[in-house]
Amino acid sequence: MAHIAPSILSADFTCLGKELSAVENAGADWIHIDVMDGRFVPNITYGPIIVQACKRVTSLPLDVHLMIEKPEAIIPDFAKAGADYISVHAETCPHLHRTLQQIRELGVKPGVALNPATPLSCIEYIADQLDFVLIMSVNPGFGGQKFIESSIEKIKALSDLLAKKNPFAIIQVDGGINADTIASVARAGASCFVAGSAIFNTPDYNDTIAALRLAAER
Ligand SMILES: O=C(CO)[C@@H](O)[C@H](O)COP(=O)(O)O
Ligand SMILES: [Fe+2]
Repeated sequence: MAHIAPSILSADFTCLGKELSAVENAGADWIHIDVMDGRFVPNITYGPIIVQACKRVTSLPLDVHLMIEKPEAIIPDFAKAGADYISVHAETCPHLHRTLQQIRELGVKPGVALNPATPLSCIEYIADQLDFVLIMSVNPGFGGQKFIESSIEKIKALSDLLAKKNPFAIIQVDGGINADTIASVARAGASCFVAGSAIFNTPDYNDTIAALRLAAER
């Protein structure tokens, strides 16, 4: 079953509560929250207080994508704020195994995010520690970028790796997901699809989420 995860990066922040209710009523499965620090990525967004605010208005799982240096220092604050899933970038974690354990011990489901240039080999020996792997199909930092085609090959290779090492882990794909790209991403083995601009920049979230789901599941 496909999981559609609208990324609030493209939502209208003057009415975030309404935007969250709208995507929830339109059939979204998770809410994706992009945390950026202006260091690991060239953009700054929001922190635990926004996660806490989202928790008050939606019952959907909150999926926090940490694009920050030294994530271990602030992971407890995101857990306390109500994160259900937390992904950290392999590129920011010299002690990745320890950071994943930290997330799990806080009662949150851990995931690892990989930039387009980062090889799958960096998760080979920690794959059993993961609830999900986030394949970045754009360079992280901004919404509305074009899908990088080589991600398809990477998702297929990840499917093979997880079939051996952790068949229960979810493959999540983030960046440039829309009605044109989602089908090939699903065929490659992904089941969780993050979409920001493709959802929030359209007039009818019901139609858009239904179309994405149909294309992913067909
Ligand atoms: O993590 C990121 C960007 O770094 C994403 O979650 C974006 O928010 C996706 O935006 P679209 O490509 O779907 O517009
Ligand atoms: Fe993201």
